[in-house]
This record gives sequence, C-alpha cells and structure tokens, in this order.
Amino acid sequence: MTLVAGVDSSTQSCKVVIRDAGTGALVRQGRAAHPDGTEVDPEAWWTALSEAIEQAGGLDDVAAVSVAAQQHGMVCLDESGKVVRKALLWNDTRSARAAVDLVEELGGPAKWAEAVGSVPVASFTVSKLRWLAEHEPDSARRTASVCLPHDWLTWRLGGAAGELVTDRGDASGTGYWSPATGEYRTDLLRAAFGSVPQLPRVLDPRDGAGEVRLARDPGPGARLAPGTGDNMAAALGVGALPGDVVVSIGTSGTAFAVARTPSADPTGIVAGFADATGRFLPLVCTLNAARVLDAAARMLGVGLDRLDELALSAPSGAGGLVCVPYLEGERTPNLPDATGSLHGLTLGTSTPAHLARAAVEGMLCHLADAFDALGIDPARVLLIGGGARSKAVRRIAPAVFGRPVVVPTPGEYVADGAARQAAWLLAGSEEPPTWPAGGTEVYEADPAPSVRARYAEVRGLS
Ligand SMILES: Nc1ncnc2c1ncn2[C@@H]1O[C@H](COP(=O)(O)OP(=O)(O)O)[C@@H](O)[C@H]1O
Ligand SMILES: O=C(CO)[C@@H](O)[C@H](O)COP(=O)(O)O
Repeated sequence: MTLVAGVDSSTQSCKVVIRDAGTGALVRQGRAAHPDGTEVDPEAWWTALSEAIEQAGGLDDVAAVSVAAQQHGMVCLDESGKVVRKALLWNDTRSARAAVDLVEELGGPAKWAEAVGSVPVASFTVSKLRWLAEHEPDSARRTASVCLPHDWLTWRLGGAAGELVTDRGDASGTGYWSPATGEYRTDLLRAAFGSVPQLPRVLDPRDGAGEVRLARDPGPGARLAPGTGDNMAAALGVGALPGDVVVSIGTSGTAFAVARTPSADPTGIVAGFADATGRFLPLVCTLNAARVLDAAARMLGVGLDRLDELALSAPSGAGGLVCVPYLEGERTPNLPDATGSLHGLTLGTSTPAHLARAAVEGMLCHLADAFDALGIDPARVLLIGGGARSKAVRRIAPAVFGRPVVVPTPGEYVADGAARQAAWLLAGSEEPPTWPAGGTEVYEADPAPSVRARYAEVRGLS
C-alpha cells in the first residue's frame, strides 16, 4: 500500500490525514491547535504541524505530502529566510483602509477585477503589504520575500532550503497574480508595497515541489505536491463537480463553485480565484461562521450539543429575534468595523432557546446571502466544515437556503483534498485520481423565506 499525507493548516488548527493513495482509505490522522488571534508567528504553525504529524504516526512510510492552508496570510521573510514579523491572517482587518486606498488608486473596483479577478479587501495579501509599508516601514525594508502560509510550510517541510513555491489557487488570493493570464502583476505589487520582494514560483497543479527533508530524517524523503489554499483543497477533497456549490462553515464561511472559466466580479463580492486542478473557483467569503455558534454557546454557558438542542426547541424565526453575526467585523458585506447585534428582544424571546435559534439562523442567513451572491442555481449544495457537524445547522440550513442540502459524512475535507493532490503527484495522471465518494446525508425542510426576509430587514441596521 502506498501512503500519502494531506495537511490542513487552517485558522484554528492543523490536521493531518494519511490515506492509501490507491483507494483513498483513511489510515491514520492527527491534529493540533493553533494559537488564537489574527496575527500569528508562523513558527506556531510549524509546531502544530509537527505535533499533528507525530500524532498521525509520522511520515516515514509516506510517499507524498501536500499542504493546504488558510488563504491570504502575509508571511514576510528576510534575506536569510527568517520571519520578519508575525503573519497577518486573512481575518485581520487592520488593512481595511489600505484596501480602500488601493482600489481608489487603480481607478476603482472594476479595474482590479479585470487585473486579478478580485477586488482587494482587508483579507488580501496585497492590502496587508500596503499596511506594512505604511505602518512598519522597517519591517517592510527587511522583507526580501513574501509568501503564504501553505508556501511557507511546504518550504519548511523541504528543509527550509531552496526556492519558495506556491500554486495557482493560493496565488490567486494575493491580489497580485492573475488567474486569467497565470502571471504575477508585479506592477500592482510595486504600486502597493513600493518594491517587489521575491515571490514564490507558481507551480502547475501536477508539478512537484521537492522532497520532505526533516532534521531527524536525512535520507530522501516523501515527494512534496504543490499544495494549495484551504478552500481549493476542500473542493478537491469533497469531489466538487462543475454544477455543485460548496458551503463551508469553518472559521470563515465560504460559498464556492468549480468553474471552467475565470470570473471577474466588478462589485468585488465574488472573488475570482483559481482552483487546484487548472480550473477556477469563484468564491464568496464571510469572516463570521462556526465561531458564531461558539460565541452563542459561551454566552449561554452551554456546550455545542446543548446549543443544538436549545436551537431546535425554539420556533422557526425565533419569535422575531434576529442575530446579525458580524462578531469579527465583516468582509462580505465589506464592513470591517461592524459588530454583531440582536434585534427583536422581548420578554418572550429572552430565553436561551430563542437566543440559540437566532444565532444558528443568523449565521445561516448570512451564509445564504453569500450563496446567493454566487448567482448559481446548483445541482447540489454541499455543506462542510466544523460547523456542519452541528445537528441544528444541518436541520435548519435547508429551510434557510430554501433547498435541500447535502452533508457529506463529517470529515477533514481540506486535508483530504491535499492528500488527493499528493496522490495525483504520484499518479502523474491528467486528472486527480478518483477515490470512492464517501457517504452523504440529504437534509430537506420546508423553505422559510420569512426568516431570510426578517434578517434582510435588520441586517443593514448593524
Ligand atoms: N458539533 C459542532 N457544532 C458546532 N460547531 C462545531 C461542532 N464541531 C466543531 N465545530 C466548530 O467548527 C469550528 C472549526 O471548524 P474548522 O472547519 O475545522 O475550522 P478551520 O478550518 O477554520 O480551523 C470551530 O469553531 C468549532 O467550534
Ligand atoms: O480568506 C478565506 C477565503 O478567501 C478563508 O476561507 C481562509 O482561507 C480561512 O479559512 P478557514 O480557516 O475558515 O478554513
């Protein structure tokens, strides 16, 4: 049996799966937590990855490894390859003003969409680099190269030697690489940052990224696949086909689809990303998703299972109580300084059950807005991510989305997608290897348009 490893280094944690390259069967797995916060020393990702690998039984018998990670994070390295400052993550909104300035300077959002398929908001690497140049000029001066979390972890796995590499999917989240032309827009980077640091070489989906070289293992190691952004890996892991929309409820909420042609939304709501197979991945991202449920459970002093029970015991629409869940500011709509709010508190709705229901419905209405913005009438809506483990989410989602939702067996689809990419590298085939599809459950419910309507009424008041 030939083994492959897939890594998901996402916002809250690092997960490693080890699978049979031929059948896709899960053999071993491990996970470790990431620190809280929107700026993180990349060394903490390395520590978590090492712990998760150890827990998964090591890589000694693994033939290929691929790393998928949270998109957009700004990792700046100096001449000697040392990290210049903590990485600013996708959900760090200090670069919001920088994004506004960049959009204005290029002549408006449509110009950016045309140039790189997306319009910068605080999340994009290009906005973070502008922020760095303006607020920490010393760090900016010491920055010899810039890469993304998955690029940096891949480089570390390769022994922190040799060139930095990335892939189309993750490069498309920088704001200075065009999915339509497949080229860096160093002119945009220079205009944003004042200079052009060294950038990772963008690999094709089937290229190799070297070999794993860990200090304790001086011999030839496993082959490294290009890796990709976590959403691109999730599309591969869940086996999304053109015609599907995937809704992921992780730290971020995302709605995305596999497309054959690049997109360029001049409103900036849909980011025109590339995927990990040579296709494209139009995507809408929110800053607030699974952690809305964590916050509601914390406020109620209960665990997530009890939150589910409470939410399911309350009436649809929570008696008019609506939660607008902008707890970390928001990216879609672009309201970086927004806060969350509750509308419709009465004596009747002041109960734990109503609050739990409002949190679940508010989070889902927010995601349904993201789904609508994609403008796709899909054959299937697939619900994945940590939040899809919630019974209340699975039961209420079809009512809020107004259509059935397909919930794949809870699993680590980002890490699985990375593992599939690693198996693809070994196979050398035209398309990724086909692994048997896992189980799914279809959830159906009567549509509840009044829940969406009430949410739409109050969302602008936040
Ligand atoms: N049963 C559950 N009910 C609700 N939320 C859950 C459940 N299990 C996990 N989660 C939430 O999912 C989130 C983690 O999801 P994940 O997709 O791993 O995030 P990320 O990839 O962004 O780190 C956490 O906020 C966690 O509380
Ligand atoms: O910024 C985006 C997508 O553009 C986020 O989806 C990040 O990629 C973080 O993902 P999770 O940690 O929530 O999976």
